[in-house]
Amino acid sequence: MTRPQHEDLGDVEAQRRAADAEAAAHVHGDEPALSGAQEGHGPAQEPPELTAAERRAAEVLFGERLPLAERYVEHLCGTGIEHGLLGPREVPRMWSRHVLNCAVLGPELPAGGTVADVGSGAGLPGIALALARPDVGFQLIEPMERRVQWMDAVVKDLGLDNVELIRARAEEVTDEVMADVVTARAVSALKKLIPLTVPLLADDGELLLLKGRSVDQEITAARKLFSKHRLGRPVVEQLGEGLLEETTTVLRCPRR
Ligand SMILES: C[S@@+](CC[C@H](N)C(=O)[O-])C[C@H]1O[C@@H](n2cnc3c(N)ncnc32)[C@H](O)[C@@H]1O
Repeated sequence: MTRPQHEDLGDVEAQRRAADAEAAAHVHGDEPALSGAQEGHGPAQEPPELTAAERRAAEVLFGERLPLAERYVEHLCGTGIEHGLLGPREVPRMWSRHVLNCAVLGPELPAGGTVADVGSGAGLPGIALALARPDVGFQLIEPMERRVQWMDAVVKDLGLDNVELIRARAEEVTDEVMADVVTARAVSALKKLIPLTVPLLADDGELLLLKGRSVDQEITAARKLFSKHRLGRPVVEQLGEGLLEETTTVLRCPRR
């Protein structure tokens, strides 16, 4: 289901470019940016072959839904690149850096719970997690129309009935979204991300934010916001050790 919040998103494109640039730096430090905004559109490409190690991880994380995850990667490398949702340089690392790196959050989600993913972009981590955890309901919140349209087509093609797409900024849906877990990847630094995500969290909910190498500096810069927003002590975890080539840094923070 797609719910348009409004037709005119005004300066969202400019904001997205700024958020993309800032966010990419926060996810992968000084490594290449994630989005098409920095790298440009490119022709559709064939998905990369899974290495043996990636296949083992994908089997653990997606189980019998691995063929659907493979189809998602086809979409990402095909129309995802064509439409500039991710840059062409991401294709060789689509599994390792993007899909597996996000899906590793799957086992952390509460059984039968709800997740709001803020700034899903091309469905990362929202669609990857919805594939890994069919028992969990996902609301993917994304203001950019073309990104929502792309995700809508992909969600329909994959037959994901546990995903609702919401075309809006997170701050516009605080009255209608209340999730057990709020996720976000590459949306902005913690100082801006906390006020965006906490209002979507249930009283006993938890933030699970995918972060990069600068997470400790971000925590320091945002230290006053944890008590202001009734959050507990933030904990930084590395997920996927022994499973993924590159572990995923997650900032976990419960509501108190
Ligand atoms: C760098 S992209 C990251 C996309 C995806 N999460 C990923 O990791 O590939 C940042 C995304 O956040 C979205 N965004 C920016 N501000 C937002 C807000 N206030 N609420 C919801 N989404 C927002 C942008 O439209 C964009 O799709």
